[in-house]
Amino acid sequence: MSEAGKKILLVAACALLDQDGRILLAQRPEGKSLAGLWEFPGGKVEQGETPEETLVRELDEELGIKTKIACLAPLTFASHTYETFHLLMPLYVCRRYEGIAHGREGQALKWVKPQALRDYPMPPADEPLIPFLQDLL
Ligand SMILES: Nc1nc2c([nH]c(=O)n2[C@@H]2O[C@H](COP(=O)(O)OP(=O)(O)OP(=O)(O)O)[C@@H](O)[C@H]2O)c(=O)[nH]1
Repeated sequence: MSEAGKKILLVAACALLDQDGRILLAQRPEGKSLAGLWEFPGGKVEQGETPEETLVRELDEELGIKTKIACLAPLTFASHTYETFHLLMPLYVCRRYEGIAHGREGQALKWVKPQALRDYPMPPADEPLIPFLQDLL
């Protein structure tokens, strides 16, 4: 068991990039934990899935974006203790995909320049990821 007996939750997240080097953020809807905060698309890695498979599935379900495992490049990861679990979240970068992102679950979306990421309040786990994206882009 991890710190204070908290379970480790594995979540895969993706920085989807457009041709201008902007990153897609999605706003967590009302009623969910951390509502109103801006996050990277992705979700929990389900039993029997690899993180890459999770992302290919989630990008389609959440955004209507089709991509392939080969188009997901690992960048860094978040490791953060929340009140009820410890989040371990690999962050991938995806530049090659088909389709135009739209919030299929009613969530607001925003394409954001790397230097403007700090203007969008994100979950605490995400804060340390920002410099990696700013350095990359
Ligand atoms: N997709 C995503 N999840 C994140 C990010 N940062 C972060 O702390 N998380 C956390 O990772 C978990 C992702 O769960 P999810 O997206 O599959 O599920 P959910 O919101 O329906 O779950 P929940 O309502 O039970 O929290 C949430 O607890 C969320 O707060 C991020 O940038 N992207």
